Amino acid sequence: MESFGARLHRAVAERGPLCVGIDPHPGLLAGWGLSDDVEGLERFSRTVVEALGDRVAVIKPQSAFFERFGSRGVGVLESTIRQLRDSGALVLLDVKRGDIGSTVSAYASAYLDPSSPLYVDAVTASPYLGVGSLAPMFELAAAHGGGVFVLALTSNPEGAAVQRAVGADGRTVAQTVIDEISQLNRGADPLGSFGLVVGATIGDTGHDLSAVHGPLLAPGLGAQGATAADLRAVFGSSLPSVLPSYSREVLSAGPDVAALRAAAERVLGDCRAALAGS
Ligand SMILES: O=c1ccn([C@@H]2O[C@H](COP(=O)(O)O)[C@@H](O)[C@H]2O)c(=O)[nH]1
Repeated sequence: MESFGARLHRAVAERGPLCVGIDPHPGLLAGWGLSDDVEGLERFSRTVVEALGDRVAVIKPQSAFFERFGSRGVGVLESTIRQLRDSGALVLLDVKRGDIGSTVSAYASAYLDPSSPLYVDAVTASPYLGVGSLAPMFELAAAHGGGVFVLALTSNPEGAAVQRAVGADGRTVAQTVIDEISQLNRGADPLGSFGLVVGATIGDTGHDLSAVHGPLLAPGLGAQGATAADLRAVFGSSLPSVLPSYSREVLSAGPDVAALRAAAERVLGDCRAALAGS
């Protein structure tokens, strides 16, 4: 079976280094002339699939915006995931799950078991119960060609107090996460299936990403203030592994399908230029 890392490597080669999020904020629904209900959510998601599913490498639905409508919202998430997969995009579900290992097994079944209605190519995960507690996710992902992106240095300003705290061995919490994920990717070719989330907003923090050998998801671009030009300072020599991620910056161009495509093309151009010198 082809690994997630290999599938991602090919998708980026074919479609370009870009992840676009589906984040149906109430303000975006209103801006698109849609109602803030399940019908609006469904129309919004279908439009993003139609506009971008056949051309963007990775699409990242943000689970929270579907969950807020309860079971019917989760139903829309399920159908959106199916439509995205049919359109050829890799689906990264942003759910940031984490718990004790026995519960992580259930999360792994929910998202990374091909028989699940919420089965996706990859998920985001939180390491704050210990990276080792995520092992059931790593194992199921590896068994079925899936991926896991673990939070390391998030794009929000509040993250630094926890993530940059220094432990007894002199490493920051984030560096410990980075090093543990690097171990999981050892020997993978062409790219490991275990990624990290590193915000584009954080500047040069001095963390060593050189051994990760897996994808580096970079949210924080656009609406949170970072630009593609900021990626170099954050990632340095690891730029080739960066998967830039935009949500509101692209989504605010909707609901016109051509305008959404043009916005995605524009940010992809910015990212290609920023990553080109690497
Ligand atoms: O560090 C992180 C981790 C995840 N996110 C998520 O990415 C998108 C960003 O949306 P924008 O509209 O591009 O700001 C959103 O779903 C976040 O939950 C993040 O921003 N930072």
